[in-house]
Amino acid sequence: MAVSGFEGFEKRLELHFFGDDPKNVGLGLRLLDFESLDEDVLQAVQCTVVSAVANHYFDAYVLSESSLFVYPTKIIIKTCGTTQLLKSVAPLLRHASSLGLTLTSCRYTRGNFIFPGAQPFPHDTFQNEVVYLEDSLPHSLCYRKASVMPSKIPLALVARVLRFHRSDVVSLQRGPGDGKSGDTAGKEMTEITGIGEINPGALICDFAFDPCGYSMNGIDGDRHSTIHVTPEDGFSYASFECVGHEVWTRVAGALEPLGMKCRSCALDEFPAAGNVAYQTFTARRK
Ligand SMILES: C[S@@+](CC[C@H](N)C(=O)[O-])C[C@H]1O[C@@H](n2cnc3c(N)ncnc32)[C@H](O)[C@@H]1O
Repeated sequence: MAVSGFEGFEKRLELHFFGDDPKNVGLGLRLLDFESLDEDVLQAVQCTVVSAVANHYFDAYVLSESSLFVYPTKIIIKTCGTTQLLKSVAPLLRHASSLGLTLTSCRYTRGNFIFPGAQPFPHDTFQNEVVYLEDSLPHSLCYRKASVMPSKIPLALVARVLRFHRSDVVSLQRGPGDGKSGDTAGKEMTEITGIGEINPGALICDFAFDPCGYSMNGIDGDRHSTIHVTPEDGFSYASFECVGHEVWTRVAGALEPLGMKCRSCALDEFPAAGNVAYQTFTARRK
């Protein structure tokens, strides 16, 4: 058995659909009932919902291992640890089909695992992930690409994503037996860290794990943002993802004064889907 800590680096899956009649899609994937989502999709992945929030445009769930966003024709699911994210593809496609929705694109990405030996099939090797994903997708998806990016991030994604590692991530530890709920402790951390000020217009759903670990989703109109922190010494990890250039610039700009330096930047292009920008920040060498 591999000696490992918690794998903070998320696997990320993004699925896009269109309806038989796009004008009538309406709530689309949001019509998927919670029981189906929980029992068919999240159980296959091996995670659960710990908190949720929604607005006119989409539903956002904080998961025991990261986040899930359900838009009418798009699903984004990020999971970390030893979750089996690719096992969600088949049940998601089945449910989407029952709602009259057809898959138009699928993007799966992940970074290099800190503890690769701890990952179960199909995440045990990059090759197995590619084959498993290929087998789960309909043959009608004609353009396929699996690539290793120069920054050593094996697959690429479309979204503005920032990931930063540091050995001394601000300790988001809870006091032993503090008696607070995960929601209450999460709210306090959102305030103490200033995360709530990144986008004051966003509605935030946050959760603090016991004894440590922090997750939040922000929803602002049709745009999501999400932050996850694994503060344990030796395998600390934090990630930030948002849609929209303004918020991204503000957060990236706040990292250098904190002692973080941008170590790598990678760009990948997806025909008909846009560009992916990746920046990796690590603690500045002393
Ligand atoms: C906040 S979650 C999400 C991690 C995320 N992907 C990241 O970027 O760091 C992981 C953190 O919560 C802690 N944790 C505590 N209880 C947990 C649970 N039941 N499931 C998952 N993580 C838990 C882990 O030890 C870790 O510090």
